[in-house]
Amino acid sequence: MTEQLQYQNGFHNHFSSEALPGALPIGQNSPQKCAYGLYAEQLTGSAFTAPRHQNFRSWLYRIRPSVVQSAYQPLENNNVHTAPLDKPAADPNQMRWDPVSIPDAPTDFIDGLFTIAVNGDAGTQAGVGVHVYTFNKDMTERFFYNADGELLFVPQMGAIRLRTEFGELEIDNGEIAVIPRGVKFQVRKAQGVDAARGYICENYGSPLELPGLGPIGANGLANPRDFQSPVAAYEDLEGDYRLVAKFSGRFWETKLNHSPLDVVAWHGNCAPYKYNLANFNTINTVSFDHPDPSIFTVLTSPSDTPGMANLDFVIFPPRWMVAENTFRPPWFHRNLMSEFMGLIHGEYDAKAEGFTPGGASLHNSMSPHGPDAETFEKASNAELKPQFLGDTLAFMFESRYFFHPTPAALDADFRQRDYVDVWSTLRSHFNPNQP
Ligand SMILES: O=C(O)Cc1cc(O)ccc1O
Ligand SMILES: [Fe+2]
Repeated sequence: MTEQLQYQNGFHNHFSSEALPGALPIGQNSPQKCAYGLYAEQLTGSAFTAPRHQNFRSWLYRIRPSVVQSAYQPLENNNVHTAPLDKPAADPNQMRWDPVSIPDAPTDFIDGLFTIAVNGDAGTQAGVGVHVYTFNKDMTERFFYNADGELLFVPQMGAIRLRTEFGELEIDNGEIAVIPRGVKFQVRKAQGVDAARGYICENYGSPLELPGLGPIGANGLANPRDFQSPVAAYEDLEGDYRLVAKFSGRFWETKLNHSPLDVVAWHGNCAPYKYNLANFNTINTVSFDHPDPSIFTVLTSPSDTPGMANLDFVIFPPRWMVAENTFRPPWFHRNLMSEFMGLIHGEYDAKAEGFTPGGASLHNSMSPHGPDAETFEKASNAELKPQFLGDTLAFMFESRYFFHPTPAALDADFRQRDYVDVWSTLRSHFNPNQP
């Protein structure tokens, strides 16, 4: 990394940023004439009338307004799916995948997207799409925006640079970023990176927010001050560019005669942000038993039913394990909520083998899962001294809606068809004469 990017700190703060002095109007949003001959344009991330704490909008001061574009044409993309279009059946089988391989041919971020599972309905703004991305080519002449939802990036391999209308962010393994619905951007490899891979959760529902802390108090888990939004940065480029839109599950493309990253100044609370998961203040038991993983929630997208998230983004970070007289890894369980998991680095404490960084697992509602046989055996007999679980960072996209794996994910050669066998050797230890 050569140049150090600057950020503004805070979660959903009302930020102000200008790349040229005086570009941002003072005291109003839409002056008769904007400084430097800029156009004012508002981008909303919520309905105008959303309650104040869920009301998101930003004002962009740009060289050309976004309306300067030609007609959209459909763009073929067979690897990306959105519910309910093409929605395949959900099934109760536990599923697991190896990491998807990096393509040999030059592939950019858009072409390297591959949907694993979808749920809900983008058109009614409920549910999520779960994708993996792999790419080895920078986006240069094309740009992207997603009308179907905000995009949560979870890089697993290779730092990436997100060049957005609001400025630039860089994220590496162990960091995440969120790009709000509609924001135009490009994805490139960070300097020195040959290829990148990671996970994306496309959130059709209400924008991700910090979870309430309840009795934890005013501090803890992901603290607002550790979230970072970019500072304004613009390019004034004319040429043959294309803007790809994901709209209602399909891809569309329009021609642009300029780069849309031409925002000289902006202010507002609807903006991309990044977060380093190492800043997560992990709270866990210091007595006995394993708390429910909701204690590890980083961000949540609530649904209309209190307590039942459209999406919870949960991590399993490095931590001390000190629980006494306790089976310490995740217990066996059947949950109402459906769980997609990925591994960012290291090992996950419930799985001795087979769940590797870049891989994924899916346990739908009520599908039983938990420690594999080897983990169960080891953890049942382990000496319970304090143990630091250092090299581990797994995450879960948890949703109230059943996940529907795509046909391509079901048929993929990297799907582990024998996954269910990780539990097949668990045998009965029952002895009615031995309490
Ligand atoms: O399935 C998993 O590994 C995630 C998970 C972890 C845990 O500690 C408790 C419940 C749960 O779903
Ligand atoms: Fe689980």
